Amino acid sequence: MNSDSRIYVAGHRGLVGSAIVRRLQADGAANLILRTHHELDLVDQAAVEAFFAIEQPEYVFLAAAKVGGIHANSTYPAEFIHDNLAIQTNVIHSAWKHGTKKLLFLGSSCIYPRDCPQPIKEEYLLTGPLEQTNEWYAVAKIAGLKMCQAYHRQYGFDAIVAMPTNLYGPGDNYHPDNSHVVPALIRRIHDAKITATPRVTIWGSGTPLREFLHVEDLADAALFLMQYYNDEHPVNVGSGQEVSIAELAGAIADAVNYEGELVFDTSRPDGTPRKRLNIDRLDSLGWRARIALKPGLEQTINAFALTTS
Ligand SMILES: NC(=O)C1=CN([C@@H]2O[C@H](COP(=O)(O)OP(=O)(O)OC[C@H]3O[C@@H](n4cnc5c(N)ncnc54)[C@H](OP(=O)(O)O)[C@@H]3O)[C@@H](O)[C@H]2O)C=CC1
Ligand SMILES: C[C@H]1O[C@H](OP(=O)(O)OP(=O)(O)OC[C@H]2O[C@@H](n3cnc4c(=O)[nH]c(N)nc43)[C@H](O)[C@@H]2O)[C@@H](O)[C@@H](O)C1=O
Repeated sequence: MNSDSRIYVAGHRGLVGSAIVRRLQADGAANLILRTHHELDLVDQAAVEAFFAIEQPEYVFLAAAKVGGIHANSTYPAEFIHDNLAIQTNVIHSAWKHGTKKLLFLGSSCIYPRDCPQPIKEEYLLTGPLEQTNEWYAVAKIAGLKMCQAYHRQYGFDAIVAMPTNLYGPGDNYHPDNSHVVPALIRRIHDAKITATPRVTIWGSGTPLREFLHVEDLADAALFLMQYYNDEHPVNVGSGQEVSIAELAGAIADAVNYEGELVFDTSRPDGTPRKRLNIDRLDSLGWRARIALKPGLEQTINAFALTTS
């Protein structure tokens, strides 16, 4: 892949897609192919087929998906399974059919079994029951991973799979209910600070552990894998930085200088108790995350504050 390569970033306005575009542009990519959801609905098979027949991208970063946090996943199961199966099936098939050289598919740490040994190795996939709050999304993602492996085996299609841990960073989804925990708490605690609200509610018990990776590290890993990795086995992409939700909430409150009370609403689900990734495979390839959680949160909060000021 070089600066003249025809590179399609599906989902380029999202958290991951926008970070990949920023990184490619910083590296001098001069031939990016981008379409908004409105311009190209990836659920529409005929539209996707026509797009690939005309544009014939050489490289595809598949960062388009129906994505949301624990509440969204358990509230809209039909949309999560339908849209993600359709998007990935359409893009992977048409990319192969129209000669794409390489495609990167994004799985997720949340598709591993709920209670597998920690840290989670790639080979633990499909060895146990899924976390119920996002099983529909997980089944769709597992199907996408298997489709990449099948096209690799039968057609020799260079489709690779990255398995990111929980991501955060600029350009995230800050919807009050459907977002992930980091943007949700940044927005809620930031707003509480501005309105001098005395307490902020955190969903669940605060005890679950989560590993967080800054999205610019993920973008770096995505380009690294696109350049150097072409095996059918998925590759975990993590930071090794694990905190409890209570510690995360405290870190965001400190960064925002919020001095009110953090209260835990145990009527809300905790989800998976823990899901830290084993990153030996990626480490052995020579890649490591660089952005530590504290400065990463501060950078993300500053970017959020700028967009709301
Ligand atoms: N965020 C995280 O913590 C993690 C994310 N991932 C994976 O990374 C990938 C990207 O996630 P993330 O960036 O967080 O998600 P976002 O929701 O931020 O971005 C998803 C993008 O896909 C687009 N999109 C959704 N549906 C369609 C459609 N039918 N047609 C065209 N475009 C569509 C959205 O456009 P629009 O908003 O306009 O609908 C949006 O730009 C996903 O595959 C996700 O599973 C993996 C692990 C963790
Ligand atoms: C990223 C990956 O993993 C996702 O699963 P998840 O990690 O459980 O997602 P989450 O970020 O929404 O929650 C993390 C924890 O945080 C707690 N929590 C507290 N307060 C809020 C809060 O206000 N919002 C949210 N969303 N969670 C909160 C929440 O109760 C839970 O214990 C999948 O949905 C799927 O999207 C996927 O790919």
